[in-house]
Amino acid sequence: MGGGRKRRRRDGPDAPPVMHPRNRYAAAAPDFAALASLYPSFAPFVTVSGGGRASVDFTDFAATRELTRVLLLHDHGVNWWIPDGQLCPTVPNRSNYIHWIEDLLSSDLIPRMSNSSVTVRGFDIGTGANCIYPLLGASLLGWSFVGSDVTDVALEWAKRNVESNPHLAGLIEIRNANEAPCSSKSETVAEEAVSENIPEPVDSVVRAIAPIFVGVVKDSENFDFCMCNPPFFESMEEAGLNPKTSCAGTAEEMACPGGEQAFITHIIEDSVSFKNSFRWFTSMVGRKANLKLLASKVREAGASVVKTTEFVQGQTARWGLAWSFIAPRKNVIRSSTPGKVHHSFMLQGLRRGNGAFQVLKSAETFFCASNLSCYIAR
Ligand SMILES: C[S@@+](CC[C@H](N)C(=O)[O-])C[C@H]1O[C@@H](n2cnc3c(N)ncnc32)[C@H](O)[C@@H]1O
Repeated sequence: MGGGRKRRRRDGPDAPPVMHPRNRYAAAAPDFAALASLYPSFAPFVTVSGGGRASVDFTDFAATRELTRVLLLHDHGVNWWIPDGQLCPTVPNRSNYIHWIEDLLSSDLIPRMSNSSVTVRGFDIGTGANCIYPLLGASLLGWSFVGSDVTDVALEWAKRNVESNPHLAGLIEIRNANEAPCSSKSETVAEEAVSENIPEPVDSVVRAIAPIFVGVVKDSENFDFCMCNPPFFESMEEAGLNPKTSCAGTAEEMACPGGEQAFITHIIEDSVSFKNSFRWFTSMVGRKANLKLLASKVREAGASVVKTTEFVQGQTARWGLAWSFIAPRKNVIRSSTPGKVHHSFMLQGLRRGNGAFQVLKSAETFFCASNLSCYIAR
């Protein structure tokens, strides 16, 4: 993010992936100077260089939190706050995951569930005190959510953030995953973690094996998708708190025994029992090596469709993993004229500033979502 400058085109041969084209910050970064003039509480955190460039110190938690607060308010009409030290989300980054799910839901790859409601229903595993995904999904797209968490502070503040937004409150429910009965499957994972001598850097193994879906998802409940920004690390030392940013985050938010691999494996294992309750299972993944490994686990678990993507997260790469147990549709693109095949598609939501590479990426996303192979060689 950088004070209101147009994002540089990144469509050269070695161009990194770009923000999702529908991300409202894809074409131009937030204008810090304009926001500072509108929101006096944000102004002290903005410095303007001799060249007139406005910037924010991302190593300052208070500055990062205030930026998130004003972006949610100004661009999304959302009232929001978190206590000191809790994980502070960056709005542009979190929006990419929401838009990727939107792509998955709108693709014809797998049919809708017969009993799905008109309003899209999502389940956010570990919604955090910031409750960012339900707030973004509800305000941007009118989706409804169940957000789960296990810590008192996350549950209390997620509820506060929902209640501060009466226009969204009917769409978001917060559930305590710790109140759910522990499944025997969860206990097995715990025992394995102990027997494999996985270090216990935070509280205890018990916290890490709190149920994901068992006892949290109600009988006969259905969701279009689940999403998760898991605790990525095995310890706070490993988290190493990037010195260039200060998104903070407590041990409960950032770490669990076995790290993201153990946490997402838990989701994969639970997804088998809940295969009929979700159209898409998804999770963010912090390490590329884990993405490959987890995608294999998903296939071993019997998923019929597996999708991956890369998210642009400032200087940090993150990946998305999605899977489903619903049988994919055959022949997604059909010809209306016998004997003649039309492969046509329409790209919507492109902005004037989108570069050629972004347009090609959108086409690639379309083809991949339709189970057709497409690869942009770089
Ligand atoms: C990295 S934080 C993500 C917070 C927020 N979703 C975000 O993107 O900023 C992970 C969250 O998962 C929660 N958590 C850990 N185990 C959980 C479980 N079994 N069920 C639900 N939430 C859990 C933690 O308390 C923490 O709030």
